[in-house]
Amino acid sequence: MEFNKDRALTRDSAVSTLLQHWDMPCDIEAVPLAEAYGRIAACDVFARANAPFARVSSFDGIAVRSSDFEKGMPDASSWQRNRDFAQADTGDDFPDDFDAVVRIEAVGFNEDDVPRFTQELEVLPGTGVRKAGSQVREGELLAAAGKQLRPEDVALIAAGGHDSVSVKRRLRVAYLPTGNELAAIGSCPSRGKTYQSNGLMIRGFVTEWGAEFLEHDIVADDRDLLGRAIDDLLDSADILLINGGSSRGSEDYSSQLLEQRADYFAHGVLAVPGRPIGMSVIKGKIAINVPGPMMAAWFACDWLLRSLLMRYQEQSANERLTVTAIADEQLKSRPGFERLARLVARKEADGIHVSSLQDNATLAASVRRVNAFYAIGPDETVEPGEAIQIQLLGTKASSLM
Ligand SMILES: Nc1nc2c(c(=O)[nH]1)N[C@H]1C(S)=C(S)[C@@H](COP(=O)(O)OP(=O)(O)OC[C@H]3O[C@@H](n4cnc5c(N)ncnc54)[C@H](O)[C@@H]3O)O[C@H]1N2
Ligand code: MOO
Repeated sequence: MEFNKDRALTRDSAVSTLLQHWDMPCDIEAVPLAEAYGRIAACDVFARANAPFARVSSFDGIAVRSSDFEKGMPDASSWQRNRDFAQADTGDDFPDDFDAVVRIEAVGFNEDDVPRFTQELEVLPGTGVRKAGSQVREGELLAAAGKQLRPEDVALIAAGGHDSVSVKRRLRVAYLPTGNELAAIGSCPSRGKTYQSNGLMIRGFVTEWGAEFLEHDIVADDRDLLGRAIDDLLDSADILLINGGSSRGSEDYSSQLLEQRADYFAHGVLAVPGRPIGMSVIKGKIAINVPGPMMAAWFACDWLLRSLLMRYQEQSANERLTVTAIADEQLKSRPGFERLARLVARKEADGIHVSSLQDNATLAASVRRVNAFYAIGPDETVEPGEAIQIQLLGTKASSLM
């Protein structure tokens, strides 16, 4: 499909327009707690019971009657276990005859199991006792709706008496690779063939961003076959990604096929790489024609798919660390287009410096070395020595600071 700059959208307007037209699913499912990590709580979760259920000992020690200590340390030479005192280790319940706990460090026992206090202690009602509900109170909020559940949230929900939790259903993202030149990964390299490698990258992103990945076999550049695959996948998926065929090649049908079916359709974004992206909403579902070149696909995932999936999960898409860096070379965009720059950042004595890879750098060098991102605004020129705010891509912040 022909790129028409006058009709192309900015990245921000593309995201917001798609969000506006998308009939975002709101299904909920209950999952066992062991499967709840990273899921989004669908409703507020409240504690069903106190934890501890009844008061327990705060220490490893012995449970005693505080009344025996009213006049100072008692003579315990006639005390008997389970009559005058009882074992009460940390977190243990103990008989209701007792109302305080003395740490084991302050007690010695003779060979007849008779205790002797080795320290002066103040023992009042409740000393050494953790109250019922002191960890979790019945009815207390454990996780608010919309929260992405961390391991400690999952444990807390269990401590509050649940064994499952209601979460948002995972979005189903279908992936349809298309192109006569595409070959299955692992097949013999041969002339005219390109491995269908983008699928593995996109599968990784989709699962990392909390959705389910449904991969279709490679579909040849055939209008009917492609149309049928689009219709089938839109029946089962929430979001469809067609990879390839977004531009002007003689067999680039993907965007046309989306446009024919779409209630909303836009082709092209004012950003490179990835400008011939096709974006549509078909019967309330989002279908995106992701451009074929790997880095164009990387960016389409990064600025568009990630924003949609994060919005569904009520999370922010902007969690990357932003740092100030000095540009070592001129960074320029093409008039009217943002240039999405994958950069190499490194720490030097006077701060962090960034540069781009050479024009003839391979894809492999880009994947290996790039660790930062900067969107050079339309018509912006960053001069050598200028400070810019870069985003760090999955870099351990400590390695640059
Ligand atoms: N005459 C013009 N040519 C091109 C234009 C243009 O405006 N006029 N736009 C260029 C731009 S910009 C981009 S971006 C690409 C878009 O390409 P398509 O989306 O049409 O993708 P294909 O042509 O099918 O493939 C391009 C390239 O990517 C490889 N590819 C595709 N899918 C996969 C996959 N799943 N895994 C790995 N690699 C894949 C494919 O083999 C090709 O090498 O168009 C420019 N051309
Ligand atoms: O939009 Mo494309 O610049 O070749 O990736």
